[in-house]
Amino acid sequence: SLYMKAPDTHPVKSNGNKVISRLLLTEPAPLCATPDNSTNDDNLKALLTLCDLLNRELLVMIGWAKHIPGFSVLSLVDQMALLQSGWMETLVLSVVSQSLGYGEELVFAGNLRLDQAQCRAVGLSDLYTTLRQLTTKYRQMNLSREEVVTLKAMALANSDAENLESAEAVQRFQDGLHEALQEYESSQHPAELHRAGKLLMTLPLLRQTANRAVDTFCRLHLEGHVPMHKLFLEMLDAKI
Ligand SMILES: CC(=O)c1ccc(Oc2ccc(O)c(C(C)(C)C)c2)cc1
Repeated sequence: SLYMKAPDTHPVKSNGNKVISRLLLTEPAPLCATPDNSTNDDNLKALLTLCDLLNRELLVMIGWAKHIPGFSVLSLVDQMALLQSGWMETLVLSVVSQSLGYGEELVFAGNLRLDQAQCRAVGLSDLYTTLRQLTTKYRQMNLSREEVVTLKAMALANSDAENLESAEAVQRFQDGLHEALQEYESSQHPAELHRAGKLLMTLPLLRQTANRAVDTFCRLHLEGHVPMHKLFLEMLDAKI
C-alpha cells in the first residue's frame, strides 16, 4: 500500500501480570441501552430503559465474575455471597469509569448519557451527585484500564459478605488481586509511590456511593412508580 504501516506505538502492556491480562481479556463489552417504547412518558421511559440496562448488566456481571482468577475456586455459596454484596460497587465502578472521559454526564451506556438535569428529571439527582463525586476523584487520579478492571475485581472480593463458608479462601482471593495490583503499580507507575495504596483508599468512597445507590433504588421501589426486574429486586434485597 502507499503508506507505511504506522509503527506499533502502543506501550507494552503489563503482560507480565497474568491476573490483570486475564481481567482485561475477559472484560465485557459495554452494553447498549434498548429504548423502552411501552410508554410515552419520557421520564418513565428513561427509568424503564435504565432498569432494563441494569438488569442486563447484572446478568453479564455474573458471567464476568467466573473469569476473575481465584473466584471460581470459591464454593458456590461464597461466590453468590460475594456477588450479592459486591454487585453494586462493581456496576458503579463500570459507569464511573465509562464516564471519566465525559464532562458533566454520567455514561450509563454508549447510547445513554445523562447530565445532572436529566438525572434530576427522572428522580436520580442524589444518584447523580454521589456518582459524580467518585468520577471526579478517579478522573484526578488518571485511572488506567488495568487499574479499573483490577479495582472492579477487588470491589467484589472485598465486599465484606456475611456468612462466608470459607473466609480464608476469600482472603486468598483478595490477596491474589492485591498482589497483582502491587506488581502492576511497581512496574507501570514506579515513580508514583503509594499509588496502589491510594487506589485502595478510594474503596471506602466506592462503598459509600454504592450504598447510596442502593438507598435510591429502595426509595424508587417503595414509591412504586417504576416496575423493577425480579433479579434486580433479589440483588437489592440481599443488600438490605
Ligand atoms: C428504576 C430502576 O430499577 C432503575 C433506575 C435507574 C437505573 O440506572 C442505572 C442503570 C445502570 C446502572 O449500572 C446503574 C448503577 C451504576 C447505579 C448501578 C444505574 C437502574 C435501575
